[in-house]
Amino acid sequence: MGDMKPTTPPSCPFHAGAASAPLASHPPGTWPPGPPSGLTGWQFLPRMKQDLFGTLDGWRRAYGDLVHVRIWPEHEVIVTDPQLVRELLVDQHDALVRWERAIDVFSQVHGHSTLTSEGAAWRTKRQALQPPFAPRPVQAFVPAIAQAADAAFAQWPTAADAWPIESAFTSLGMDVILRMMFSSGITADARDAELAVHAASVAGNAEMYWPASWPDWMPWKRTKRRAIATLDRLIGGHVRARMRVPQAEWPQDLLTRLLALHVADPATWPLKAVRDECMTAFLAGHETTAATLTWWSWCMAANPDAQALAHAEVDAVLQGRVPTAADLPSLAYLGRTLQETLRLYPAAPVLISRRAVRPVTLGGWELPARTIFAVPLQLMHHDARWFPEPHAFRPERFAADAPAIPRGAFMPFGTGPRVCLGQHLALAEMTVLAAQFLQRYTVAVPAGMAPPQPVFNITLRPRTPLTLRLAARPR
Ligand code: HEM
Repeated sequence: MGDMKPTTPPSCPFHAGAASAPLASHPPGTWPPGPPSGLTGWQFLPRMKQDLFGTLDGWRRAYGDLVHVRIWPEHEVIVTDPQLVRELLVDQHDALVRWERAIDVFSQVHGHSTLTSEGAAWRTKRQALQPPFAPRPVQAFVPAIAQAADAAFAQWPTAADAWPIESAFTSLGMDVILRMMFSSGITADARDAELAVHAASVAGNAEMYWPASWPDWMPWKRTKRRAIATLDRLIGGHVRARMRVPQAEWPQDLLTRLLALHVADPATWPLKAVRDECMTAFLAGHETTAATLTWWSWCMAANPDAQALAHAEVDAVLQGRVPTAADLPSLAYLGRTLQETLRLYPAAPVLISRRAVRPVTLGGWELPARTIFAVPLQLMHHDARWFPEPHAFRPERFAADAPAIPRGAFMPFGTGPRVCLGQHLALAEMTVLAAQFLQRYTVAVPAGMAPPQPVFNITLRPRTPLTLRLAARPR
C-alpha cells in the first residue's frame, strides 16, 4: 500500500469556517504502533489485570500517545495525548458508544440509566437530569451537605492513632447522597449498604474482562446476588415510601424531581427508570466522592505544609462558621488541594472504553468501525510533560498564575457530552466536607505507615482500607 498524502477537502460554501474533518496521513488499513501481539494477544490480559497502569505506561513510553493493542478478536487503541483525547471525545463523540461489555456489567446493578444508555434514550435522560446538577442549582444542596458533616463529625473521636478514615468518609458520602436524593440520612443498614457496594464493585470489575457473565443464579455468585438485593431494597424502599406520601408533601429533593418526570410522562419515565437513575446517582454519587476525600485526607496527612495552608484559609474565610455556598469561591487553596488530589488519584482512573460505530480518523490514522478506544486518565494526569515531578503533591499547579496546563491533560470528570453529570455537585460537596473536616481536625500519617497503594476496582481505592492519625483542633 502506497503512502496516502493528506488531501485538502473541496471548499464548501455552506460550511466555510467550520472545523474540517481530521485527515488521515497514514496508509489505510494500517494501525498505530503497539506491542507485538503474536497469534491472539491474550498474553497481555494477565499483565493488564495485574498492573493495568504499569502495563499501559510501558506501552506509552515504547510506542507513543496512540498505541494499538491487538487482543483477538478486538483492536484496541489507547489514547493519552490530551488534544487527541479531546478530538475523540468532544469532536467525534457521535462516532462512539460505550464498550458494550462494561455497559452489560454496569446494567446489572444500575439498570437502564444515564450512565448505561446510548443514543436518543441517553439524550432524553441526560436533558431531563441536567438542570438540578448545573453549577447554580447544586448550591441548594450545601446546607444538607453541611448538616450531614456536622452529624458525622459529632460521632468521630477527638483523637485516634489509627482512625478508619476511608470507611468514615464512605459512610459520610453515603449519608450526603441519601439526604440529597431522599431527604433522609443514613440509617442503621448503612454498613450493609457499604459492604454491598464494595461486593458489587469487586464482582463487576472481575466480570468486565470476561466476554460474558455467568447467570447470577450460579452458586458462586451468591455474594453478588445478595449485594444487588441489598441495594435494591435500599433504593426501592425509598421510592416506595415516597409514593405512599401525598404529592403535595414531597420534599424538594432529587427523588421528587425524578418522580415529577414520572407523573408528567409515565411512558418515558416509568418507576423502573426512576429507580435506575436513583441507583446511578447513589452509586456514582458517593463512591467517587468518598474515594477522593479518602485520598485527599492522605495527601493532607502526608503534606503537613499544605495542610497548614488549608487550615489557615478555612479559619480565615469561615471564622468558625458553617460553610455556605457563598463561601466556596473564597476557599480557593482548599479547592486546589482537591484538584491536585483528583490529579494524583482520579476516582475514575480510566474512562469507560468506547467502541467506534463508524471509522474514526485520529492523529492521522484512519481507524475502522468497531475499534475500541481506551482513555487512561491516570496516565495523562501523571505525565511529566504536563505535570513536572508528577508524583509530588503540589496544589499550586492549579493556581491562576501557574503555567497553563494543556487543555485535556487534566480531566477527572471526563469531557465531551458524556462528561460527569455530577461534577459540580461533587466539587461543592467535597469542598464543604473538607472545610468542615479541617475546622475540626488535624490529620497525620501513623508512625511507620507506608504510603497506601492505589488499586483499581471501578474506582481507585487504597489496597488496604486507609487509617490515619486524627487529632481535634482547639476551637
Ligand atoms: C469526585 C467525584 C466524581 C468523579 C471523579 C466522577 C467521574 C466521572 C467520570 C470520569 C465520568 C465519565 C465516564 C466516561 O466518560 O466514561 C462520570 C460520569 C458520570 N457521573 Fe461522575 N464523578 C464524580 C461524582 C459524581 C456524582 C456526585 C454524581 C451524581 C450524583 C455522578 C454521576 C455521574 C453520571 C450520571 C455519569 C454518566 C454521565 C453520562 O454518561 O452522561 N458523578 N463521572
